[in-house]
Amino acid sequence: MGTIVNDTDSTESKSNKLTSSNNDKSKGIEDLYTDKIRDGQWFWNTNAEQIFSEDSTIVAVGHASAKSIVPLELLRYIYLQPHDRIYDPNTHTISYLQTRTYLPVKSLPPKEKKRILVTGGAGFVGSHLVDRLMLMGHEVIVIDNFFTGRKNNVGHWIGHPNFELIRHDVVDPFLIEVDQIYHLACPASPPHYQYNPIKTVKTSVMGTINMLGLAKRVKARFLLTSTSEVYGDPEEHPQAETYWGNVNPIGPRACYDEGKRVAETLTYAYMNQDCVDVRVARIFNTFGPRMNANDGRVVSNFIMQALKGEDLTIYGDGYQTRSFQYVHDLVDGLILLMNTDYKEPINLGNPDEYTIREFAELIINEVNTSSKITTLPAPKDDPKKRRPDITRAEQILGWKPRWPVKQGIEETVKYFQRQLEAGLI
Ligand SMILES: O=c1ccn([C@@H]2O[C@H](COP(=O)(O)OP(=O)(O)O[C@H]3OC[C@@H](O)[C@H](O)[C@H]3O)[C@@H](O)[C@H]2O)c(=O)[nH]1
Repeated sequence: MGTIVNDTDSTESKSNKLTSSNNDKSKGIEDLYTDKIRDGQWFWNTNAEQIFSEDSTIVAVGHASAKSIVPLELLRYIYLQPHDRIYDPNTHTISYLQTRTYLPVKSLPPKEKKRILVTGGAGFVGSHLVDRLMLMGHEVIVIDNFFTGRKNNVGHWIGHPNFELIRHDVVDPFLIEVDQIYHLACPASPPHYQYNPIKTVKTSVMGTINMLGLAKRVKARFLLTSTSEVYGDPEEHPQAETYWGNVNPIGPRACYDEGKRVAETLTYAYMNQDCVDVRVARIFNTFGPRMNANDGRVVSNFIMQALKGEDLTIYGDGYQTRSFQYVHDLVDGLILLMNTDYKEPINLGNPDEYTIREFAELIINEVNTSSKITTLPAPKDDPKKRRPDITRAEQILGWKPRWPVKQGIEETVKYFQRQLEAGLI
């Protein structure tokens, strides 16, 4: 029989009670999993004070005002411990375990329990949002065409009474009765969105029309996930929501950045013309577990190269800047935004700005590898700097990033290590 992928890492944070208590090696991971539930170790409450432990370690994510607080352990258990599969390195096979036990979700009174549609819910950001909405006790319907999303990202919820997964492309209309729509569907990594630019434009434009049409018809609240790419190669720094951007309409990035700009235009047209209740988040560079190892973005590229001992590929001189936010912060912001009355766009990003060269060095240190740095030509229209002005998010949502980049990177490295060990990448 193969090895059970288990958590025995001694560097796990002190707060990681669940994984550190998993030292009964004779038990299958399924047994441990059900034991935790039986022993009541999954209990949590929604006190804001519980976000940080006494030594300032982050032990929970979310905001009390949006009732979105869940212990980090619960989320970690999902993405750092692939409890549903056993990899056998001798035969290179994976056995998927059938388990009828799910992580406990909040029991909400009917009037608080929402039916929530997440387009692109099997993707990197979408699946983290789905985890949180599920744990909060809502009914969640995911639609995804699995172009960049993966069934595995939400596999742990399949069969749960509050969850539905539907293979569907938002380019085609979709009808369903829901209260809220988080519209995330669109490839977001430059190599992916440039792979089929016509399809990317169609996804942004027709997909957004379809979802706004649905929101209008069923009177659902609609949240568009837009992007920092609407600012293009910015001439204003940092970028505030009032900045109109500097975008090349016929360049290689246009399919994505112009696509998202039209998606914003459509969103406000439906608001003004048809009274659709809208929210718009402009998301800056985001990273975390469940990024595709081969998605081509800098964080996954650098971590994978470092883990394999390969040279890290810097495009251009490496003095272009980006500001990286950890995915849990973003999910906090999206849920807060959905649940406020504010309709103008809001930047969600971490203002902690790095040159790509500095970032490469940070990854080399974190992974502790002998990898070196190599340079490749810069992609056309690559923005030279990017940093969010998050004053609006702070004032309107009471939101600002909590995760230091380094801490998020530690967790993401661990995730990719586990994926490698499990033969999944
Ligand atoms: O291996 C690599 C990959 C990327 N890079 C550079 O690292 C920087 C960041 O590149 P990424 O591909 O991660 O992301 P970009 O900032 O270009 O685009 C992103 O912007 C915000 C989001 O909406 C999207 O996720 C994505 O389009 C760029 O300057 C890029 O040229 C490298 O130096 N080496």
